[in-house]
Amino acid sequence: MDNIIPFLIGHHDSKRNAPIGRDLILSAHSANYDMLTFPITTSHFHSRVLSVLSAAFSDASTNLDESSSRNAAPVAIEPLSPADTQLTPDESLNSIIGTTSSWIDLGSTDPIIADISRQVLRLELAYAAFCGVTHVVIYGPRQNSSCDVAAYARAVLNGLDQGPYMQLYIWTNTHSDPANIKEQVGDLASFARREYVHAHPQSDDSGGAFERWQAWDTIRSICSYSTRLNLALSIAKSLPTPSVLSRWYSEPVRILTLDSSTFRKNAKGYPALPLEHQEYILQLMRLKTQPWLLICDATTLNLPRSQPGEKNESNFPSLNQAANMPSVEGDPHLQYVRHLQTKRSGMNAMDQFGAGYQDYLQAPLQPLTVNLESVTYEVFEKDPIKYEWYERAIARALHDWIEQGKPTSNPDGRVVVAVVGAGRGPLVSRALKAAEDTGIDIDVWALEKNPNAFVLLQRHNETRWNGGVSLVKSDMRTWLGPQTNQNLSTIRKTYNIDPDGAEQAGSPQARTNPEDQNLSASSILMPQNNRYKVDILISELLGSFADNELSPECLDGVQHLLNPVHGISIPASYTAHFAPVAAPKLHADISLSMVNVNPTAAEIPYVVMLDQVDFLSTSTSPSSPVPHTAPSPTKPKTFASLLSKSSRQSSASAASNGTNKPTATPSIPTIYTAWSFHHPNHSIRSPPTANAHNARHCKFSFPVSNPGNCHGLGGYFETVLYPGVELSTNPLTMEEKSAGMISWFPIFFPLKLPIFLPEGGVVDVSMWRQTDDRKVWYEWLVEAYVLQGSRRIKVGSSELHSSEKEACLM
Ligand SMILES: C[S@@+](CC[C@H](N)C(=O)[O-])C[C@H]1O[C@@H](n2cnc3c(N)ncnc32)[C@H](O)[C@@H]1O
Repeated sequence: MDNIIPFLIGHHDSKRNAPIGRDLILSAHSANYDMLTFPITTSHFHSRVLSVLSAAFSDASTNLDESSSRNAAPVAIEPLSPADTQLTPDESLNSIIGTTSSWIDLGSTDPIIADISRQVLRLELAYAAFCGVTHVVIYGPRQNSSCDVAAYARAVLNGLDQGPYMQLYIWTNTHSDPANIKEQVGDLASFARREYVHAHPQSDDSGGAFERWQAWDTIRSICSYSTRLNLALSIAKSLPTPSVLSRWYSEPVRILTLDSSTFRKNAKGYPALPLEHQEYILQLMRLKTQPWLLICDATTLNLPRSQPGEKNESNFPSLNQAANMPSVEGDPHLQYVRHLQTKRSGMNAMDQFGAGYQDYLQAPLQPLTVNLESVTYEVFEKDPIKYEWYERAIARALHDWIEQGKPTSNPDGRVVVAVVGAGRGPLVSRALKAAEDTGIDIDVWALEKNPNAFVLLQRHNETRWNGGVSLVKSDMRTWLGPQTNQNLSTIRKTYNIDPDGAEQAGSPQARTNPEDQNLSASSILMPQNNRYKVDILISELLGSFADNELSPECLDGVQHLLNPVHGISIPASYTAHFAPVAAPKLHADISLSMVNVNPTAAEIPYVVMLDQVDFLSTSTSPSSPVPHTAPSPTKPKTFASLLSKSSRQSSASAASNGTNKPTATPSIPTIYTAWSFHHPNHSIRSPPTANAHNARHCKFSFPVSNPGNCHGLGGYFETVLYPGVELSTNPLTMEEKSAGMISWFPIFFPLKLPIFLPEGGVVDVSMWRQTDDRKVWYEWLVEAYVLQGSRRIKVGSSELHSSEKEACLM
């Protein structure tokens, strides 16, 4: 069942002059609004500030000299008086969002204007906090090249101190557009003295389409990613490019504002939104913290007409008042937005599975050193795809084994199948099912080191598998292999082989002559203590970055039990993939809270359902990746999943992996393959005495077309279970290879400090898989460059991050 939260919609009137109080709030509620905005101060206050300003500017005795006025407040605004504000501490304030004055200019380059603006902001926020207003919208920095965004941000930082429980919302447009600039009477900006305007020219609007985002980035960086600093994002008539929308998606958008001018008239003359606006809004409304919506300047709220002498202190209107309330049918804009919420699509398997887990950082599992609980296995087993694909891979391997006439390791002719790390046994059931479906006899072994899971395996063997499975409680690396009570040399050896069939080229032990097969069997099998080899070794030891749960180390330790000529490992191989990402929420979670508990929190890879994340290296068409060193990058076979905007399934799966692309021409993320592992690995001695062969290193250059902050790396994996049967969490291939798979969330390698990536530059990412033969850990480094012709100029670098202190023990 979908758990759909209704939209919470507020009323904003930039010229609101009705008195705040129960009547206004009742009026908003009866008009079907959930909340409303209210200016913290009155027009009286505005007039008072303007008079103080004009008096100062006209009074020659006031020292307004820049050098002295920079640090002082030569023009003082007196504290608020009752005429300056209508707010009074009251329960009804729960339903209001305070708004600070739109006529101040915190980023003014005129020091007097900036200083007065700061004073106004401080007075307003302090009084709102005193009254108990917990949500306050602050108008964003001015959209002009002379705006001093750093000064604006500094004022907001002070503002955060005014109310420790207050959430602030910076109200900004998605992109710079002259159409979004509104003139207003008494704007302090218009009083800025000429000599100061353009005194600090900005670098030619360098943010381009990202200019508004860059201003926001400056503000929240100066405010140290405060979790009390949010965005009120205005959705204007013209939407910016998909890459700009995608960037805003990754930010803490808690309020969406829709001006009446954003609506167009539909065929019947009612206000409606264009399709792309609808899609973007619906995308944002699926965020874990669903934003509130504000409908701006669409209608004026009518107050109930009280009868003379009528007074009602209760929370409900009197009958008379109710009769005079504006009709709920009232605002067609509101009706439209309420209707929009019915257009939300339902949740797919991944949405349902991951609900509540979006951007929630979890320590990766370490099933090798920690014994998993039943409930964890239960979660794995809910995957509708993974086990199905394993069954398919096992069936194909069995089929091929017989078809290719390979001798079996059990001399009785059954193909020896071992599930190592069997957990509660789902892969054992799948192996039995594959054998039944292909009609091939198998000798099944299930090995598990978790003693608790082993109890269940024993129970399943009795109740589900008719005692047909041989169970072993052991670490796979110390297992001696399948064993029989019978003397191997007395067993009549039969082989699933067509005597006339061709043998595999290059298999010296494979013979067509049954006698030869007996010989080869004994030479391959080397039976000791009646032990024999495994033909098909099945495991699922993969983590979100493929090898991070030490699958290579475990399989290396057991592969000596595999039939050395024909033995098959399912999976046959796996690869790790990664991309630099902007993830401000994850950065804030780690740097503001998790490091307080664990000082190494910023150097640990996390498993996380990436949602509010933006890929920093993208292109609109499949680009040729630029590997820095040898390993080959991912070559996606299809981009259908990323290009399909109509498929609910694809957008949801993409969302879970941080690939939300809100509009028609999505950007395709650049995701490179870090490294790969193959099993069995014939180049090692098994069991190995050292682990150096499982160390890896790679370095890639990712082109960056838009400015952004890199907060870390998103990591994924792909695996070939058996040729033609693959699983993938890589956003570029997941739809094609294993659509609907839910078992693995991506991994996130954080950076302690964000690295700013200028547009048109490149970011080099180096990664290492390190080992000292006792443990395995990762290291990562990010370096940013701008390009000048063929020269690369370094503009930023992270320190070398290492998870050695939280390494995985082998
Ligand atoms: C990710 S779980 C998979 C369980 C099950 N095969 C499934 O697909 O639901 C990995 C299992 O391997 C087991 N395991 C990990 N390393 C092992 C080792 N070295 N020897 C034996 N079992 C191991 C863990 O205890 C765990 O039960």
